Amino acid sequence: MSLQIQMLGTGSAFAKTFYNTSALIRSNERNILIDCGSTTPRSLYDIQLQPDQIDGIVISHIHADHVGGLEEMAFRLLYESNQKKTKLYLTKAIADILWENTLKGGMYNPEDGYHSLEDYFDVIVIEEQVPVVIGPGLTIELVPTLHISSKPSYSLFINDRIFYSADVRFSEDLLIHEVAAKRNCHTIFHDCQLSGQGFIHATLDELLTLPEHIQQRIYLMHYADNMSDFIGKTGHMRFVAQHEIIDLPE
Ligand SMILES: O=c1ccn([C@@H]2O[C@@H]3COP(=O)(O)O[C@H]3[C@H]2O)c(=O)[nH]1
Ligand SMILES: [Zn+2]
Ligand SMILES: [Zn+2]
Repeated sequence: MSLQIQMLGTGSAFAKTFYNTSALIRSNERNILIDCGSTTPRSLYDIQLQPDQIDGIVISHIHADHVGGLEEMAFRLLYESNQKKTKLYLTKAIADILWENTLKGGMYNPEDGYHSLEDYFDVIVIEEQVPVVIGPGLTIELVPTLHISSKPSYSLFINDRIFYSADVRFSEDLLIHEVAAKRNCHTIFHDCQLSGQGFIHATLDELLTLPEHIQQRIYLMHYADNMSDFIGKTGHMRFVAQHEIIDLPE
């Protein structure tokens, strides 16, 4: 049994030298994506993975840097891969808005029978805060976290011991009490706004207030193009690199 996470992109929404933050979980021959932003299909192309080699996509929230590549993935599966559908794992709150507010504009095609998310994806609605088995040795749990106050947004626990923040405001309570103390996560992937005030993302300055034993578990992602200016200034945390593969215990 094996578990690897490869970052398909590590950039912030507006980064131009890094792809949108997205992760590929490789677990026992399965390829699961966490988010699929506008630049994710290009990143998959770089590592020679085709859409029909992706077994499922988990969605954290509906900003374009997290879902903007779904239309391309679905159309390529439909028109280049013999109508294969990939699994789409999301909560009801996300399913309700992903089609109506984001995908419908480009994908609604009633003449050919395409009316809904289910016409393009094998939609698997999962409950918040309930771990779901999505492959041998792989469970995902979506927990609601605060990003934009009016929009549903989720962080993930992978096999209970790996935390993937997606986009989230800094929360000492979440990181110290839930992620570190209660779940004892050995690995944390956290978004990181390098400068300015963190209205909707965790800032580097906020993350630097965490105790050393938590910082040591943190890989920083979702960073801006000037990331290299901050190398050596991240305390006990480190930047995860684009396309870097991290081997993890299950
Ligand atoms: O209330 C808002 C909404 C959006 N934004 C910007 O748009 C980006 C959308 O993707 P993101 O969530 O990775 O990052 C966001 C920010 O850069 C913002 O600063 N404040
Ligand atoms: Zn984002
Ligand atoms: Zn966002």
